[in-house]
Amino acid sequence: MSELLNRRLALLGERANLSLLEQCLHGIERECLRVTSEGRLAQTPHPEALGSALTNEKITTDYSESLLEFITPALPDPADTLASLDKIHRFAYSKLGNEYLWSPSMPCPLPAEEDIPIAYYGTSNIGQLKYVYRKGLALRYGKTMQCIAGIHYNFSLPEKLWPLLKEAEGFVGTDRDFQSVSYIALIRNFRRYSWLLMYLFGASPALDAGFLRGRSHQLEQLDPDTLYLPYATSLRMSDLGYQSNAQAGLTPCYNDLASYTDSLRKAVATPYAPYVEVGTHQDGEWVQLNTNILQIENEYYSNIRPKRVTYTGERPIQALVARGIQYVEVRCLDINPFLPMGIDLTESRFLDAFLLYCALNDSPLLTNTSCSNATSNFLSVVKEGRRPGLQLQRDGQPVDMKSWAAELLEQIAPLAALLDQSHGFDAHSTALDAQLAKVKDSSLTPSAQVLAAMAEHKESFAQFSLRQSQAHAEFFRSEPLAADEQAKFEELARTSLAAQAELEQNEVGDFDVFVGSYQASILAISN
Ligand SMILES: Nc1ncnc2c1ncn2[C@@H]1O[C@H](COP(=O)(O)OP(=O)(O)OP(=O)(O)O)[C@@H](O)[C@H]1O
Ligand SMILES: N[C@@H](CCC(=O)O)C(=O)O
Ligand SMILES: N[C@@H](CS)C(=O)O
Repeated sequence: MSELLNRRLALLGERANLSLLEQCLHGIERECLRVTSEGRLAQTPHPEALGSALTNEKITTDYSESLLEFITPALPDPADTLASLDKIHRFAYSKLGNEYLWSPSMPCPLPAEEDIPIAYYGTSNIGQLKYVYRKGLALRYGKTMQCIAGIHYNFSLPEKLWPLLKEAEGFVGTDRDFQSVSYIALIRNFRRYSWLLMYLFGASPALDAGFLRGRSHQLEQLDPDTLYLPYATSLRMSDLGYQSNAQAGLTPCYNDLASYTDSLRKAVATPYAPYVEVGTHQDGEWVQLNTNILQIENEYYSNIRPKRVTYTGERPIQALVARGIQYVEVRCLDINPFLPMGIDLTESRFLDAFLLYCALNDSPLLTNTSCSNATSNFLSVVKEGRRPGLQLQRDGQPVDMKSWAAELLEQIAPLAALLDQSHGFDAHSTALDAQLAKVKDSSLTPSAQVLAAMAEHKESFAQFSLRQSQAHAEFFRSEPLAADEQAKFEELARTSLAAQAELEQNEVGDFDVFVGSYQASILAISN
């Protein structure tokens, strides 16, 4: 264990500081497709009873009109975060009629591209901008890939923790600088070690054959309707899923916030020839916001993002440059189709210990070798993480994946223990033990369990997923929300619809000018 980590553990373990680790914040975004009772993409509009996708802070849509996104507040106790997510699911199920929430990350059998509905946010300028952005994504990546659903785990340490470390370590700079430097260090370590999360929580070893739209691939045929890889953990995070070649060269430098925001700023301001050829308009209609490598910073599909809550109308880069990093968004987690919400408290407790390790451990700057090792290790584990004897690259040398995984869990154990000491229970150490069991026996991983369940029931990916979706629907519908909770969600839906209507009625200025000034806002940023 690094000297720095040792010192930090000792400092945070002091009685006066122990309560700090009860004040981490956790927010979860869970995406899921709405499907028909036959497990096909719902073609119905976003249910009005769920409110406005533009303004409802808890229930919105991601890429498609049929791709729901549930968002919890940021809470100190992940059990409360998950309880909040549970309530959103129960409310949603009370308004879905005979539709289901698709249980896994990889999509249900999809209609033709042109029949996948892009999410619609109304006629306000921001609503139209979100729609045109999605038209641009269709053009650049295809709508099919954009129907993949994920879990985004948002995490922060208490702001009071950073000055404590800063003083102890004699950092020269402001509290805000130290906080940003520390979160960027977390992200560098996350790049080094997040292959472990793919092994432990990856749950997309298979997909519906139609997903590839006839493209060439290296997958194997499991049955006439299912493609898979026998040792895959997360095809969603492979080059077939939520990655893209267009962004391959984009790996921004995570050595400091300024170079991170710089690389993103360049990407949203640099034309990309294939997109220039298409242009922003076809037959007088907007088809993409601009012809740059990224239309906006949201389009950079990284596994983790530094984040700062934005003010109304502010862009993510503006918020980061103006006020520094506030939390991280872990974006690489698959939805576990065996879990009604796709994630559970055991996973959350382990993620906290893992992220704390990434935050507090020594985090040298990433060299070219460590960068390419991180990328190749991640892709090896998503495609064949359960292969016996799999070797990864560490500091340019081969290392047995299982041995490295066990070593990492051993190094994370003191962080789990410190979190337990702070909370007064052993849930983090118990969660870590459950991960060690998966390292010892890969049949315990969710990706292995998906393939085992399909084999046991002799079912395709789609049949397995629909069965799980039906089971989760039953789980949520069997215990509807209490009347007062239901009423709160219905009120939220109503006020969100009214807020959207007001936005539209009070809209000023035309859309073209709005897009122009949105784009220009990037050029005005100086680090
Ligand atoms: N300080 C924080 N620490 C941890 N989580 C936070 C913090 N602040 C906000 N969050 C969480 O981050 C998530 C933000 O999700 P939201 O979809 O609202 O914003 P976004 O991810 O920036 O938007 P988009 O999905 O359009 O990119 C929420 O779950 C919220 O609870
Ligand atoms: N649907 C994507 C995320 C979409 C987005 O960028 O928010 C996922 O699978 O994680
Ligand atoms: N959420 C995804 C799809 S719209 C993005 O922002 O790019």
